[in-house]
Amino acid sequence: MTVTIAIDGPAGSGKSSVSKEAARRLGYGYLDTGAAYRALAWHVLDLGADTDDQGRVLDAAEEFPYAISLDPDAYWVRVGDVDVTEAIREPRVTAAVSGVARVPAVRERVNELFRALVAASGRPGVVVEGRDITTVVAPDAPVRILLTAAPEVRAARRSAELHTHDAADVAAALHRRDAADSQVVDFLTAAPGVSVVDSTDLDFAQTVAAVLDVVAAGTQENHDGR
Ligand SMILES: Nc1ncnc2c1ncn2[C@@H]1O[C@H](COP(=O)(O)OP(=O)(O)OP(=O)(O)O)[C@@H](O)[C@H]1O
Ligand SMILES: Nc1ccn([C@@H]2O[C@H](COP(=O)(O)O)[C@@H](O)[C@H]2O)c(=O)n1
Repeated sequence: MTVTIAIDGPAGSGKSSVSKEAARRLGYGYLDTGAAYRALAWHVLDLGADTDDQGRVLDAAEEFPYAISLDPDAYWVRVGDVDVTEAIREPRVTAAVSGVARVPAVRERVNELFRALVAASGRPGVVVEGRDITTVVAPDAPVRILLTAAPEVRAARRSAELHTHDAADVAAALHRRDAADSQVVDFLTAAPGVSVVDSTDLDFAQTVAAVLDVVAAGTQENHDGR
C-alpha cells in the first residue's frame, strides 16, 4: 500500500517547494492538489465562462481532461493536449481559483481523483499537499502536517518570487485568497493529531529537515503499531 504524507497550509507557506524536496529525499511521489483547482479555473476561463458561475464550473469539471505528473523531478500539468504548467500560475488564474474551489461537488470529484492518483502512483509513498489533505482527502494518513509561517513572512517570500510585481499587491492578493479559501476549509488550525511545522524562523533547508523529522517519527510510530 502507498504511504500518504499529508501536508496542508495557507498560501505561500512553502507547501509545494518543501513537499517536492521532501518527496525527492524520501523517494516518494509528489502530488500538488492546488494544481487541479488551478487547472479547472484555467479550463473554465478558456471556455469563456465565469468562474463564479457554479453551474458552468460544475459542467466544466464533468468534462475535464486533467493529467498531472507525480514525479518531483519532472513536474507538469495538462488539460487535454495543452501543457498548462506555467499558465495555471498566472495572476488571472490565481485570482479566479477560489471561486472554483468553493463548489462542493467539484471538491468531491477532485478528491476522488487525488485518492486514485495516489493509489495508482506505483511509488512506496506520495507527499500530497493542499488545504484539506490532513482533514478530508487523507484523514487517516500516518503523517499529517500543517505547514505554516507568519502572514508577513509568507507575503515576503511570495513577493521575492514575483519580483516584477508590486509587493503590496502581492501581499494583498495572498491574504485575499487565504480569506476566501478559509471560508471553505480550515487550514489555519491543526486538526487533532496533525503536527505543526512553523517555518517563520526557519530557512528552506531547515524547514525540509523539520518536515522529514515528523515523517520519520510518524512512519516509525505506524511501523511499531503505536
Ligand atoms: N522556509 C523557507 N524559507 C525561505 N523561503 C521559503 C521557505 N519555504 C518556502 N520558501 C519559498 O517561499 C516561496 C513560496 O513557497 P511555495 O510556493 O512552496 O508555497 P505554497 O505554500 O505552495 O504556496 P501556494 O499555496 O500559494 O502555491 C517559494 O519561493 C519558496 O522557495
Ligand atoms: N486541497 C486544496 C488545494 C487547493 N485548493 C484551492 O486551490 C487554490 C490553489 O492552490 P495552491 O496550493 O496552488 O495555491 C487555493 O487557493 C484553493 O482555492 C483547495 O481548495 N484545496
